[in-house]
Amino acid sequence: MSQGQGQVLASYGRHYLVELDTGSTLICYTRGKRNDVAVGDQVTVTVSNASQGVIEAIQPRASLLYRSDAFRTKLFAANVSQLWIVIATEPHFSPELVQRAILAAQAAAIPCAIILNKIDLPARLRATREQLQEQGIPALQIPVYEISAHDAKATQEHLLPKLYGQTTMLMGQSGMGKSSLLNALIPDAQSRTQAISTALHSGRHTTTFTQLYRLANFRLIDSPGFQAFGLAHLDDEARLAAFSEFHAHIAHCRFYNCTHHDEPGCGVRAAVTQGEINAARYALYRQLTAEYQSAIQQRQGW
Ligand SMILES: Nc1nc2c(ncn2[C@@H]2O[C@H](COP(=O)(O)OP(=O)(O)OP(=O)(O)O)[C@@H](O)[C@H]2O)c(=O)[nH]1
Ligand SMILES: [Zn+2]
Repeated sequence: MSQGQGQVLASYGRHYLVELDTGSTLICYTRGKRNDVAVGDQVTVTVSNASQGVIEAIQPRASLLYRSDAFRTKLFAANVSQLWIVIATEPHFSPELVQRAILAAQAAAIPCAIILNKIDLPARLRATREQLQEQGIPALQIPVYEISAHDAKATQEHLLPKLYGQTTMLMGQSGMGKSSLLNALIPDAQSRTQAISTALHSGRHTTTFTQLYRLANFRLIDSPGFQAFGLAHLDDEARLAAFSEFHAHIAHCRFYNCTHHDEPGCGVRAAVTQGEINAARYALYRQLTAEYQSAIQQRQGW
């Protein structure tokens, strides 16, 4: 048995598909109950035979993107260098899910961008742009790239240069056109997915697992759609750090330990009133504080 280094390309249950630096791929398992391996992880593997191995160690991660509720943490991916959140002119997207994804990225120090798809359907283009404004997203210095994934050539010209040298994670609700975008950027994506699906014995042909595509100039991680995006891991400090637009206003809070909820003389609330901080973002800040406190109580069995 020999050891090798590789990267986790996909996970399904407790099976991991690892591509070794030599180019071969192995189905790997972990020892014991270990389940903290994420797609994108660089790992040390003991090669059991030509097709199987055991993950022995995870190399230090440059970043880790995850969500959590009171009891569970769900790893999205490791070593992501940018997050692309895919939305569309139609159907409607959830602004709250988008905001939560942005916060998860900010908490993990990962830059993000919005991909606004289906601009060939112009009926709702203006309304969608306005919605992003209302959510304060351009003011956060988050770029919005407008595309039509059905126009593969234009999409490639616009987006490929932004992928080079990066490990990009695509996230988006069902129906936004994430699969179409993936196919525009990686023309053989479907056959790659099929191969991985077969290797993992998942028995399914749809994208139900997170998957990393390694290309010559970039890496792309596709994740399944999701309904909920808990951020129970954001404690008071991490939550405040993620709402970076609050920082300049905190100096104006009367109390040094202001939580920016109901204290008098709060600089953050004053900025919300004056329209300098986006009201939707501030409402989410309050909601996440409540969710964090509720998660603590749930864990204590209250
Ligand atoms: N008009 C238009 N339709 C698009 C575009 N991109 C995707 N669609 C359509 O939107 C629908 C959803 O696209 P998918 O690529 O399957 O979207 P998805 O986000 O992967 O959705 P799920 O497969 O449900 O997770 C399909 O009917 C696509 O043909 C686009 O640029 N323009
Ligand atoms: Zn305050």
